[in-house]
Amino acid sequence: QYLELASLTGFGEKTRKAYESSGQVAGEAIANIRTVVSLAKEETFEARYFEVTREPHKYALHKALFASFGFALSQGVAYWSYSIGFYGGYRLVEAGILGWGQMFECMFSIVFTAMSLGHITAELPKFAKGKQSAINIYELLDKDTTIDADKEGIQLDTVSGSLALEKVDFHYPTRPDIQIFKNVDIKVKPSQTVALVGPSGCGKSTVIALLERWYDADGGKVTLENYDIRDMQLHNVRQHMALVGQEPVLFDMSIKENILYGLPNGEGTMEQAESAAKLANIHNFVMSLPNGYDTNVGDKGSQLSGGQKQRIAIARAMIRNPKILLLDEATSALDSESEKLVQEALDKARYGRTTIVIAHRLSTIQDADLILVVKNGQIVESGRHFELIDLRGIYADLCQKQNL
Ligand SMILES: Nc1ncnc2c1ncn2[C@@H]1O[C@H](COP(=O)(O)OP(=O)(O)OP(=O)(O)O)[C@@H](O)[C@H]1O
Repeated sequence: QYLELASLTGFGEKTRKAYESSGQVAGEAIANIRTVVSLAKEETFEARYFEVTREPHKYALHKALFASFGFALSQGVAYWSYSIGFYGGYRLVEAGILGWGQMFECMFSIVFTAMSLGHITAELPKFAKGKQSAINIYELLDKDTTIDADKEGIQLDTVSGSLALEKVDFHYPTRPDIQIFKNVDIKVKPSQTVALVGPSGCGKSTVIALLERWYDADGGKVTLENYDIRDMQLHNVRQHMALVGQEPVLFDMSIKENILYGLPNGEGTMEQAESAAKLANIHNFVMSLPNGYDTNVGDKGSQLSGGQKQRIAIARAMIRNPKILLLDEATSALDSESEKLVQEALDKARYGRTTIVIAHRLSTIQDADLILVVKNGQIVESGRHFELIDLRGIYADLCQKQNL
């Protein structure tokens, strides 16, 4: 049993790691099945899966071999001990030292005690597995994070919507040598619409990640109503913001439930859902469905078009009436017809709110109060559309490329 236990403990960690990578390949292929199929990459993924399962398969074979050897050894030892015991007992009876009754009494006590001990040790491999799992869980629990949702902090019931990045330095924790921002200052006044423009990968979405406090700045600070957001309660910061991204994520439930999900406790009235849907230009479409607001949207909203999903996501974002709206390429995945409907919804939603908008199509941000051009971790141009056109810099160049 000891041999079995020792061999399984080592294998547990190795097999877990190997299964993790094979599970990752399978999960990725299944979650993105349409992309895989449309690229005709089924065989590539199948081959990758076989490649990554080769290791777990090898470990499983070794594990089975060791476990069988351990089992054979323990059983063999047990039966050899019985025969030696019985032989010894028989010799003692023959020599007149013990009676038959005493010999059997003694033998059975030893056999039953050994069997009970065997049962205990049979559970030891499970104990080893449990220990390994507990180590993994505790490693995760012990990971330190400065972004703690349970930490007490300043809570604001209402905000005017003023935001700022003050002398912010930032790099992603997984890429310590790539500096995304160096001493960046961005100031957004209440109800202002600020557009972020710049080449792909310059850090536009990272501004949103810092405002939502998915990451903390390395230097400088991010503020909401002049409070450093690190001193505020995390949920309270996020509660004042609504994010609409490029790929809306809906849940496998009814349209009404999806919209009400935007409220802190997920509960609200039909009227609330309807007025958010009207604001998001989706009410008429929902009413045209046989089951109206009770229509199930399917897994990840698969039964709706991209534009419909996006407008439901906007309704969900708007239902709690946030003061700050973060739009990260919210219309870029849509065709021009859907884009028009979504853009109209966003223009209505922007009214009276501070809005940070990231858009590649510059026609959608021409009327922004402030346009910031981000390049090489810095804000290199800032102003309104016509001011930047007059500057004849990067923004003017980008506009020219888009025939604006
Ligand atoms: N989670 C992450 N971990 C490590 N690096 C990241 C992460 N997210 C983004 N990056 C890197 O940070 C840089 C800025 O990314 P970001 O998404 O902010 O750019 P962007 O300007 O929004 O790009 P795009 O216009 O293509 O969406 C990129 O070089 C990107 O590869």
